Formats: sequence, structure tokens, C-alpha cells
Amino acid sequence: MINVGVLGATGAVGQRFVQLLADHPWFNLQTLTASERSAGKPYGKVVNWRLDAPYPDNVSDIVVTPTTVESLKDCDLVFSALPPEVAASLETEIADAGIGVCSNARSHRMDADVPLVIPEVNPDHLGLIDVQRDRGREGFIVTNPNCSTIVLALALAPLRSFEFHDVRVATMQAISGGGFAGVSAMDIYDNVVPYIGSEEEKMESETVKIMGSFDGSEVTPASFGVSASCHRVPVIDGHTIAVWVDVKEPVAEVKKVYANFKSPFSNLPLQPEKAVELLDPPDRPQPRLDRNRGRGMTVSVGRIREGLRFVALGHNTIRGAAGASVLNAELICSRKYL
Ligand SMILES: NC(=O)C1=CN([C@@H]2O[C@H](COP(=O)(O)OP(=O)(O)OC[C@H]3O[C@@H](n4cnc5c(N)ncnc54)[C@H](OP(=O)(O)O)[C@@H]3O)[C@@H](O)[C@H]2O)C=CC1
Ligand SMILES: N[C@@H](CC(=O)OP(=O)(O)O)C(=O)O
Repeated sequence: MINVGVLGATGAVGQRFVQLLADHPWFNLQTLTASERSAGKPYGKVVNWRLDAPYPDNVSDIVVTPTTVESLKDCDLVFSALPPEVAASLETEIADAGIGVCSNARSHRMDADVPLVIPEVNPDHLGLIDVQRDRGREGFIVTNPNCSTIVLALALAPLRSFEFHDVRVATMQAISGGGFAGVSAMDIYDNVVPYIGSEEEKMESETVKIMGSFDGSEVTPASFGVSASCHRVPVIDGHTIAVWVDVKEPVAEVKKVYANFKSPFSNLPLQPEKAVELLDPPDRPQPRLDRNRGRGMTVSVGRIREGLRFVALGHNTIRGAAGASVLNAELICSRKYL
């Protein structure tokens, strides 16, 4: 068992980490951190559990610590659900102190020597851990992408066998992406908000890093362009995206590559049977009906039409956040980086 901690364990993503790690077969969850406001009290007393999954009683007595390097001395690996402004310097300090960091925060995603990984799409980019170690870092930072970007990159991955240059995407993003305090009811009820700060820029830059090529020392971004328009909609969980991509092959060929898309792994505990699932009914995918496929780790794709046009959907706080980080950590362990 590998000793792990969750940074920012009381928040929306932190709670998802706790849910996924409380009974994990490889990870022993022993440290939970939060802000000074919550530190010093048992997790069961400070957490306001708001997930649609049962609260795991076995973590109740863990005393929440402040988020400092000293409080992580017994951890081999930590999962970060910290606000980005806190994550920026703290994750660096933690990795430099010899601890592995699997981060969900945006702060280091575009750093040249930090892998931005989706296991089924670019597992080879984990080689950037060696680049970090070659410059003397004892631990590492590995990041997972932005939640909408994960849905897009997984939906594009099967299309890599075709040529394309131009990807356009419009998102319909759930309110849980903004955190517990993120979007007020008055803003979102009976409404659509056509702005999510820097989300479009992240989708455009992160997608080409993820789908770029790694030569053992650096990542060269993919050569296609991405143009994104992002919108907040009154859905609790599940980001839906409409995608246009200039693939010329017939729809029947495209459906075949989706149906045949296989994960390159079979031994990771959180890996779903299908990373991408093709749905036939003309009115799917839908967030309420499809976000929990594969325990929230499957991206559903449907409405494939010539052009090429399609719709994809993924659970934003599981596949798009905490689940993405945990799957990355499982891959890191299976590759013996820990
Ligand atoms: N992959 C993705 O796209 C997604 C990424 N995220 C990212 O995950 C991170 C967490 O988001 P979310 O869970 O929604 O945020 P929340 O606001 O719900 O939770 C924040 C957590 O951080 C703790 N915290 C706040 N300030 C400090 C501080 N100064 N020092 C230490 N801990 C602190 C809070 O503790 P306390 O309760 O004590 O205040 C809480 O545990 C963010 O970086 C966010 O951008 C989020 C959604 C999806
Ligand atoms: N911006 C995302 C959530 C998020 O925090 O993304 P990021 O980790 O890329 O900042 C959303 O609102 O749905």
C-alpha cells in the first residue's frame, strides 16, 4: 500500500478524492488537509458532505491538517484539489521535498516538464517525470487536464487514425465545475451563462499538449487548431460538448473506430471497461442518464453525423477531475515511478 493524502479535502473535488480513495486497493488514505479554518478537527466534524455517493465513515476520525509540507511527511503521494493560487507554489515545494503530486489544479499543467496526462490518450508523456528528476527534483508533479478538455481529448483520441486540422467545440458545463460556492442559484436558475473565465483558452492550449508527441525530453504540441466556446448550464454534474472536426471519412468508418477504441491497460483499478462509449439512440448522450457510465469514468459519444459532427459527455468531477488524477496515480504506480 502507498500512503497518500488529499490536499483541499473538504472541497467539491477534494470530497470526490476522498470518495475514490477511502477503500482503494493500492492507496492508504491517511492525510487530509484543508485551510487553517478546518485544520485541527476530525474530518467527520468539518466536512459538509455534498456528494451523491455515501459518505465513507472510515475517514471520519482523520484529523485535518493545515496544507504544509511538514504535515505530509508520512505521504509518498498526494492528490491536490487546492485553489490554483495556493497550488502554484505549494505543489512545487511538495514535489521538491520528495513527494509525488497528482494535481487537479491548473497551476502547472502547461509547464514544459510537467506531464498533462490522460492514461488512455498519452501515457508516454509520463516520461517527463524523468526530466523533472534529471534536474534534481526528488518527487514529481503530474497533472490532469481541465474537465471539459478531458472530455474533448478522449472523444478525439479514436479519431487519431484519420487526418484532421480543425476542431471546433461548444460546451454545456455543469455548475459543480465552479465548486460549492462557485455559481449562485440566482445566476444559473432559468439561465445559461456564456462565459467561464479562461476555460476557452485552456481547452485550446491543453488539448494540443495532450495530443502532442513526446520525444523523451519535450512535448511538441499537435498541429491541429482548437476553437472553443464555453457555457454554464443548470446541470449539477456532467459536461456536454458539441464538436465539429474536419474528418472526411464516412460516418460508418468513424463509428467503427469508436466501437473498436480500446484502453491500452487492463490492470488499473479505476479504469472503466470502456473509456469512450458510442451511444446509438438519437437523443443521447444526456448528463442525467449517462454521466455515471463506467463509475463516472466513461466518456459517452453520440449523434455522429457527417461533417464530422458529434456530441460527447463526461462526469466533470470524476473523469474530469478527481477520477482523472487517481487513474493517473494508478498508471504512475504501474510504471514503477513510486
Ligand atoms: N479538472 C478540472 O477541470 C477541475 C479542476 N478543479 C480544480 O480543483 C481545485 C479545487 O476546486 P474545488 O474543489 O471546486 O474548490 P472548493 O472551493 O470547493 O475547495 C477548495 C479546497 O481548498 C481548501 N483551501 C482553500 N483555501 C486554502 C488555503 N489557503 N490553504 C489550504 N487549503 C485551502 C479548502 O479548505 P476549507 O474547506 O478549509 O476552506 C477546500 O478544501 C481548483 O484548483 C479547481 O480549479 C475543479 C473542478 C474541475
Ligand atoms: N472551469 C471548470 C472547472 C475548473 O476548475 O477547471 P480548471 O481546473 O481548469 O481551472 C468548470 O468550471 O467547469
